[in-house]
Amino acid sequence: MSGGASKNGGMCCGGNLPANSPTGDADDFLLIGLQGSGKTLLGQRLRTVYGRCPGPPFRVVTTETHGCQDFRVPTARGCPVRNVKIRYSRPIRGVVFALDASDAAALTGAAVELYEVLQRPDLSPKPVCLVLTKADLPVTLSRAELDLTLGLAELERLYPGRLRVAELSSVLPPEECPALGALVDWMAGVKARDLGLEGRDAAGRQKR
Ligand SMILES: Nc1nc2c(ncn2[C@@H]2O[C@H](COP(=O)(O)OP(=O)(O)OP(=O)(O)O)[C@@H](O)[C@H]2O)c(=O)[nH]1
Ligand SMILES: [Mg+2]
Repeated sequence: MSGGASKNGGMCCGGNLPANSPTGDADDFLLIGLQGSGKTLLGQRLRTVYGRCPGPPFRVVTTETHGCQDFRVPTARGCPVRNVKIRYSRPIRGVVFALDASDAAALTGAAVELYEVLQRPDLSPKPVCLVLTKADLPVTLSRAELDLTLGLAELERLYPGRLRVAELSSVLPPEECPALGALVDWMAGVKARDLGLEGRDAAGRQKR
């Protein structure tokens, strides 16, 4: 990865955005995670889910293509782990952090990145959804194992109302993975709150 800037300031994930995507200067969500954690596939799935909604436009941005620097650092096992350092110049409303729950060897590196994201002053107090990806795989760690390894209960206690944890699969169709729709709802809610539109439905109408 070169770390070069893209034409729109850094980190948009591409030109195939649905018609209801925003075109302004602000991105809504930063989609971040270690290499191979499932960012691209999750981004595609999110687009198919929210692209069918009448309402809330938001843009999923991903760090793996433009606008960030990465450093390869050796782990104790000698494997290169991508350590993404965000250089993000556009305002965002929230963060979606993808973590491959089937890759036990990458958990420590992912936890370090997650902790860093939560502690970065420029991302604070942005809401963060930790998405445990690849839930469909038989080798995926159980939630209890992930809780223990990543200290999720402690993190949720440290960041009440800010950190949300979701487990999902991006290879299943949205109908078979309700967590995907729930993530879209969370994103819509984060955006609505950020825009001061709380209490309105996905299309911007006042809820009764
Ligand atoms: N079974 C399964 N495979 C997945 C899932 N999400 C991603 N994958 C697979 O995992 C691999 C990596 O997924 P990507 O979406 O390319 O991951 P990424 O984070 O964008 O990877 P980089 O851009 O290289 O950093 C691909 O082979 C995907 O098909 C999932 O939920 N379930
Ligand atoms: Mg990718």
